[in-house]
Amino acid sequence: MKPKIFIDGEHGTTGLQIRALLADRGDLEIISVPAERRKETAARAEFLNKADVAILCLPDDAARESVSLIENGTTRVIDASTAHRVAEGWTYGFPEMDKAQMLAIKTAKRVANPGCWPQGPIATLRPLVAAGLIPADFPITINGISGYSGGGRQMIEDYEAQGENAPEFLPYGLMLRHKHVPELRAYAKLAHDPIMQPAVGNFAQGMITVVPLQLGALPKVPTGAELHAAIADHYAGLNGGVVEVAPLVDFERSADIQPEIYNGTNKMKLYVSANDARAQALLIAVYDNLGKGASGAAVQNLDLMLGLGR
Ligand SMILES: NC(=O)C1=CN([C@@H]2O[C@H](COP(=O)(O)OP(=O)(O)OC[C@H]3O[C@@H](n4cnc5c(N)ncnc54)[C@H](OP(=O)(O)O)[C@@H]3O)[C@@H](O)[C@H]2O)C=CC1
Ligand SMILES: CC(=O)N[C@@H](CCC(=O)OP(=O)(O)O)C(=O)O
Repeated sequence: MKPKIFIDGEHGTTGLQIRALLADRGDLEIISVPAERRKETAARAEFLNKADVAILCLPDDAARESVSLIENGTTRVIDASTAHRVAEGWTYGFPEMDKAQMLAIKTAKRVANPGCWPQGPIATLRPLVAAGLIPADFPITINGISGYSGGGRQMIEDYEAQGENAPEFLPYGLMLRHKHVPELRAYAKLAHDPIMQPAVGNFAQGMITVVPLQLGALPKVPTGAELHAAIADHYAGLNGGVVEVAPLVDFERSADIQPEIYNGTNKMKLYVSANDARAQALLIAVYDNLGKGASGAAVQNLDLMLGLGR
């Protein structure tokens, strides 16, 4: 029998993309609540309990409600919202974090899909902390830019209504309470909250994260080559090519380091650039906020949970 997959919130930005990614999957049975009943609790409860895997593409409160509606002890869940990313009993759905994480996702009943912003910084920082090149208590700042689809349907409508008048570059998170800080701290293995300083641009999709490092503050200053080697070693043979590590940067700029380059894919590319004489480095990640950042990651986790991915 084909596994039954229910996407709760299938008409939203992430839900629609997951539907599209699963459209040709003859190995799965997609079950859907009739559109006019999609917000009825009873209808959602029925489908949540009928599913082998429920993928929640909902605001946080609705995602919590969906989980509470599952009574059968068998439905497995992938939650795309922020509700459960550092919650007990949930497995963080970033398979490339380490080998153990990939195995944990395969058998997990509850998987919390990562936020789009945390994935890039975790991908670069975690191997450096694990290798002891960056101490856990090192002060970390995360900069970056995301397409406006990161803000879901409301932000998409706002940007598209403004057209050319929409801001090209809009820094946000200015009150320093971005919702991704807890998962960033937990899974990058940091002792303190990083500063999260995002921006949104006047393009639909795609993102870049940048972590600048003032290495001169460290008692033992790692070189750019050492940082690069630790990150490259971590991903070598780990992930079937989802995360790629570029050679140590030797250019001022590149047309490859722009946010939209991996749109429509589940790929993430990591770059390390450094000036050893100045003891400074940048850790850069380029990916699609709706791909590896949301729907691509959800489908990758679904495949792992169903034993269809490596
Ligand atoms: N966009 C992105 O880049 C990313 C988003 N996420 C997360 O994924 C989740 C979904 O986000 P996104 O797709 O962007 O959001 P959207 O606003 O585009 O979609 C949310 C969907 O949920 C539906 N919905 C809202 N409340 C309920 C309810 N009580 N019962 C049933 N359906 C409901 C909405 O229906 P209606 O429109 O009819 O109100 C809509 O279809 C969020 O938690 C978000 O944080 C995660 C990573 C990246
Ligand atoms: C551009 C934009 O607004 N992006 C969203 C994050 C998108 C994302 O990762 O979603 P989650 O809500 O699932 O964490 C933000 O920064 O809040």
